[in-house]
Amino acid sequence: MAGSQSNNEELRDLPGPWGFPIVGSALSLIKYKEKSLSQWAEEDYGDVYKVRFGPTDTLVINGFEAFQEAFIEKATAYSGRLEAKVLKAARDNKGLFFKQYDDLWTKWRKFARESFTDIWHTIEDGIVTETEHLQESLSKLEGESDIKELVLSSMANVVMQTCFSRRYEATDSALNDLVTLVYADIRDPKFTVLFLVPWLGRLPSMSRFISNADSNRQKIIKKLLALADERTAENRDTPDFVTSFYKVFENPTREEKEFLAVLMEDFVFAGSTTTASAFLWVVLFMMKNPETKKRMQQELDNVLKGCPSPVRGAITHKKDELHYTRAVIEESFRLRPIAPTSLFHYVQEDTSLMGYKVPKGMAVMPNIWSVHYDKKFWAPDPETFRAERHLDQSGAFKKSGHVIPFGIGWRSCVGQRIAETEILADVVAMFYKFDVTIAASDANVDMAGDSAAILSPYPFKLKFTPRN
Ligand code: HEM
Repeated sequence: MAGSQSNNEELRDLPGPWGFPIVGSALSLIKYKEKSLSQWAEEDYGDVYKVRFGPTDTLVINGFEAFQEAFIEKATAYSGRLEAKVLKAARDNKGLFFKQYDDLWTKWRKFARESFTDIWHTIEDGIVTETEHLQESLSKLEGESDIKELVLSSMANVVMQTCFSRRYEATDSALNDLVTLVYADIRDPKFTVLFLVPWLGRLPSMSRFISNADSNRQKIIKKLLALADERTAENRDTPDFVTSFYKVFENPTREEKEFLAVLMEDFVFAGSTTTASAFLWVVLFMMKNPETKKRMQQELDNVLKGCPSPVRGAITHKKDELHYTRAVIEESFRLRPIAPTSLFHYVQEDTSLMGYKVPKGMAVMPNIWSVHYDKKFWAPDPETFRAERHLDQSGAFKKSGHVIPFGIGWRSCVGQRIAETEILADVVAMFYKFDVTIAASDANVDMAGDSAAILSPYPFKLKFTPRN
């Protein structure tokens, strides 16, 4: 078994850096922590070590082998989520994102996965509609424009289509207000601080922040349940997440309805800024690699020529022919995973990893970045954008299994298929229809990106010229 210790082998204590009292190593990890953590693995401690964030001992997991052992082979031990007062306020242990691992999590995760499969046609139609709206908006732009807000509202509308079969016009601020409210607490640095150093919640300003998170959750639940009620009052037969819910829970309790609302809040949270940033990274890499862009556009022309809807063709029956385009997206996912250290997990029982003792109760930080930049696997040029590394000798797209922006194992992303389909659709909508160029003033935009909760590109402007 890769990386596991034999029964007779003595388990070792975890190595790790010394940390300051109270803050631990948090100060060295404020920006681009994924890079520092990968460097510590490579140069100092090996793939598995512990770091102190505040009073919490966190197990940092680096490299493909350690990921496999923890999240696949020992999934029961490593699939928990942390418990914290601020999380209780923000989610009340409902939804999936921050939900403790228990029977309710299993039940609702199964429901979400099965429902996405059942309503896949609605989701696909929603993606096509939103992508075509985005394309139309791009064609109306004059001069050079930052398209971030347009992309973000397109992605958020896909979530609205998935949940309620409805969309919002760009002029309607309701969608933007909802996304802003959903992100309000988690974007605030106090959220992470309270997550890792819970006793700070006794300070008056922190205690106010927790009460505010609680009242924001209630506001969000109210808004989403009102939308669900509007949806059920309509006499339409498009299946969506709300209709799936009422099929399974015929007479839902108040608690079950709240669970549904928090789950949909998770989808808004996990399915808007994430996909928008991942797509913008693909666009930016194309601006930096004009030869790759040209080759991708040639493939799109060859494969999609004559399709009544190139976007629909690309995400349905033509997808398997778009080898180079998918390799481009895969390479962009590899170089800029938007959640480079994933989400914290939690160790649920005394266990081990790569021969080290791992006690119950540790926080776990899965360092996806370390897998994507592993010098052994991606030699000789892990830092270089090279789509060809995801093609086999015949030029067919091949998955290496070592590009894991959605995580792996039981807690991996439930929206992966939606996200991958949206990004492919948007790449087609943009590069099949337009010649895209970056504003001269942004040609040297810093490719490191903005290292906050989500790794996003710094702002840049584009110019769109219709292709013949
Ligand atoms: C490019 C886009 C996306 C990326 C890179 C991404 C990545 C991730 C990652 C890394 C995790 C945590 C995995 C772990 O804890 O091990 C996650 C969890 C999750 N994602 Fe995504 N995600 C994306 C889009 C979406 C979308 C579109 C949705 C839904 C509409 C979604 C819903 C969720 C949910 C509900 C979870 C929590 C799963 C659980 O804890 O059981 N994500 N995602």
